[in-house]
Amino acid sequence: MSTKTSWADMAANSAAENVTSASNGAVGTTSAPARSTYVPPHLRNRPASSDRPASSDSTAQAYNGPVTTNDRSGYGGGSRWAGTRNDYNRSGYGGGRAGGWGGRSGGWDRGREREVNPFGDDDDTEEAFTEQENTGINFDAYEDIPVETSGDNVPPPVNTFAEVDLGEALNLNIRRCKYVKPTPVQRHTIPISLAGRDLMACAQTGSGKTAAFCFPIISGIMKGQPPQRPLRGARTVYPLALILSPTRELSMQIHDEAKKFSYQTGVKVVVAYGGAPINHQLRELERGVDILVATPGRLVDLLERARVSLQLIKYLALDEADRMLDMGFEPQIRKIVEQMDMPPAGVRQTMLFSATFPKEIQRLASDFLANYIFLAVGRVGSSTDLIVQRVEFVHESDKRSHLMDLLHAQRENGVQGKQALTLVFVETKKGADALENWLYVNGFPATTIHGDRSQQEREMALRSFKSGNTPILVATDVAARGLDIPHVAHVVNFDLPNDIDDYVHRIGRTGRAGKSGLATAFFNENNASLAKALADLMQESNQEVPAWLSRYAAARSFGGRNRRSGGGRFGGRDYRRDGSSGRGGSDYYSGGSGGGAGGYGGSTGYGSSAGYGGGGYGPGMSSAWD
Ligand SMILES: Nc1ncnc2c1ncn2[C@@H]1O[C@H](COP(=O)(O)OP(=O)(O)OP(=O)(O)O)[C@@H](O)[C@H]1O
Repeated sequence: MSTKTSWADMAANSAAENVTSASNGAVGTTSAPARSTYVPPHLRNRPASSDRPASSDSTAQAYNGPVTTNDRSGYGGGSRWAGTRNDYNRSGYGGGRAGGWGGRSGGWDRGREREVNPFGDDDDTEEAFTEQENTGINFDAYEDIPVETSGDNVPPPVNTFAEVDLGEALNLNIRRCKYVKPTPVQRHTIPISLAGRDLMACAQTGSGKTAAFCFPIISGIMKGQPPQRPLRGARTVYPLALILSPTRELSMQIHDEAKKFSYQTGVKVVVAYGGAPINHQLRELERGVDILVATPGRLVDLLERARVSLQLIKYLALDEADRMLDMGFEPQIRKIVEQMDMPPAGVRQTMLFSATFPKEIQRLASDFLANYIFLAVGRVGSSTDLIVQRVEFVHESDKRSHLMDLLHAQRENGVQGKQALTLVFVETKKGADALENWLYVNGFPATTIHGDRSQQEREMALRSFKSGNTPILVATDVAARGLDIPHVAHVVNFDLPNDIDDYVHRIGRTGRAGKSGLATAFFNENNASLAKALADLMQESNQEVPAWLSRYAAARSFGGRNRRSGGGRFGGRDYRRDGSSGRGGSDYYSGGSGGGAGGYGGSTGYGSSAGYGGGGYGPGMSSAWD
């Protein structure tokens, strides 16, 4: 009887339940009931109590010193980042917790059934809000971006969070996050979603899409009636919202963000992803779930075990929606959305978000939507001009030495000898391991993330990179989308991808939230099919296009080409308005240059110092996706 199938379910039960749990009745006897963070539904929109939980939970404390990992890391002391920056403490992946699955508490202190403060203990005073607000965010960078909406009765955008009624507890968390005003995608999408409309939204990398879909979902659940959850098997849980993303790390990140946004709102967020023991996730689910963040494979598993039912889903969000509906994932997504017990389009509310949205995928996606609004902030698939893009012609055999030159120059120009975070994309998993090893041997500690590594290794690698302990991460496309890693100064496309949209997502790991960044690509004849799309993209975002690349582009204009480079990609934004026309209207992406983030010489002039051996990573050897 006292089994909690969801945090929201607790509302239906008596408040007397708030401390005692079936298995641990004695725990919490020192806490007065008034200190419980349980919020009954009728109080959920009221300001959160200042009587916050004690902040001594060690699990809420993130990185406080060098992370110990199995990765080869660090420079033997000299060049490590201090690791005491608040930025690191505030961000995901469990910070300095030792590896292992038990480390992810899901935001709840088990013994006391108390919500862990995801903000730590340093930032919940009014002074902190006002003093630090907006640090480093250059909102002006977004002001000139053209916005296109289409669909019936599009609700007007808002200029401030205060204009929309998100609920006090959520507003407080927005302030804790130091979000002073909404980014353009948030200005437009939040009123649309709050109005209950389906949405296909395209906005540039790093422009705040996560909050754009999380805020309306959390607010909607806070304000909604507590659901009547069926009594179908005690162990089946009934989330009200489902957020799907293509990679485990991205799901973890969305979960961490959503937990911050929903702190003390009474809305419970749980994550489920593959590669980690399912039992821990099952236990978290049993403790209650309102918002389930998941990767498709693990969710299908949970559905087939009848541990999750989608019957009560009111909100469905697909992050990186074009990727989710691409060939690899589409069958699983169809199964989840169309063949299980999820309410149909029109009954549930569906939100699709990405920075890229090819027309063929838009067409597919429309199956999942009802009378939707299409929104494009900036041009579909464009990259932000906060990122300085450089393309250099580098023969396959010179790539390693060229990379070495970049890294040396970067180290010399680093702030106080610290190595800026550099993310190096390669095509294959083998290539990633080989390059990591070679970098290590040559004095540049690096780590890797790719589909052949265990999930634990992947998470450790990401933590080590994020903390600055291992400032070079060699990655396949598994790290291309969505990951929000502060201080990534440089993205190197050691191997260029075959698809321009993958390039857009990869370089989008830098130049986020109004900050500038640098992206360098190594191009050679193997990449000729990308030349036209790359030159167009660079031109569109006010980048200098080398003459040799323009020549490659011209030569390829009429031949075989990147699948989106022949006009489709640059056509109208909403495929419903597009007909068969070529280029769309005149309101293309514009705006000034974002200012260089470089910190090292010009785009050429590294010269290929010989002697590092060849690269040898042919394209397409194996899939980067697992
Ligand atoms: N209103 C805001 N004010 C300040 N910072 C914000 C705001 N909204 C989001 N951010 C910050 O901007 C960064 C990028 O946000 P987010 O990861 O949601 O981008 P995204 O658009 O989903 O990018 P991608 O396309 O790469 O997935 C995050 O660090 C987030 O905390």
